[in-house]
Amino acid sequence: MSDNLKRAAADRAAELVTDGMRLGLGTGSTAAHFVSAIGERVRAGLKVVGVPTSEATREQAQREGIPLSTLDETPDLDLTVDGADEIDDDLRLIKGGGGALLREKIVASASQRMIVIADGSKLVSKLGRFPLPIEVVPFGLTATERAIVRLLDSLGMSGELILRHAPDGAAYVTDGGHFILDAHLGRIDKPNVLASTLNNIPGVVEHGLFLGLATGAILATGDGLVELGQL
Ligand SMILES: O=C[C@H](O)[C@H](O)[C@H](O)COP(=O)(O)O
Repeated sequence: MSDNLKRAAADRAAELVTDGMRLGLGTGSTAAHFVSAIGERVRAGLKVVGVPTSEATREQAQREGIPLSTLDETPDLDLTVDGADEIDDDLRLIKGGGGALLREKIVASASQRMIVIADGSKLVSKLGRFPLPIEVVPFGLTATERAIVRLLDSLGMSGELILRHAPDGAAYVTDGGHFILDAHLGRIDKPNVLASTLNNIPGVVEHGLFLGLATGAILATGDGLVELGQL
């Protein structure tokens, strides 16, 4: 059921794509449906170029035959379509459950429009039940972790910080060679304050709060598609 919903949202997003577009290709199980829908259209003659947000998406897009570029060759993108772990009514997001937050944020920031595709269960009234991924440099991990805890304390927030692990038990390493600390916060009352102050901590590379980046969303529910913002 959930997979059908993801596909429905992805198919609607694929309808927004026209010839000549420079596309940011998101990461995750929902974005994979979009990449597959674009692959079908490319094989039918659509002319686009894609910038993938992860090595996994690059490999999928290559298999699909989608012409690829980089942000160095193509620094301005027309549209990025990506999934999310949480989205609120103001199109604020938590992303990074799949570890791709850093490239996803860079690509979304280089795009005129970012459309989120998700099943309706991702819509929340308040962000934070999904653990916030914080990407950190391996050097100085414990010191960085302590600085994050001090920051959370100063903001009146608490919650466990858990180093993400890969299935083989080793620390999970992102495409950029960093670690991820998942912050189990429960609720985030002031996402803007948390986002900007986290970015001030040396050792923090990026975090999964995407604020002011998504311009629209397509949420697939059992009762049909719900569209937020501008498509
Ligand atoms: O790092 C991963 C990305 O932010 C994903 O877009 C996000 O985790 C949602 O993934 P999914 O569509 O698999 O729920």
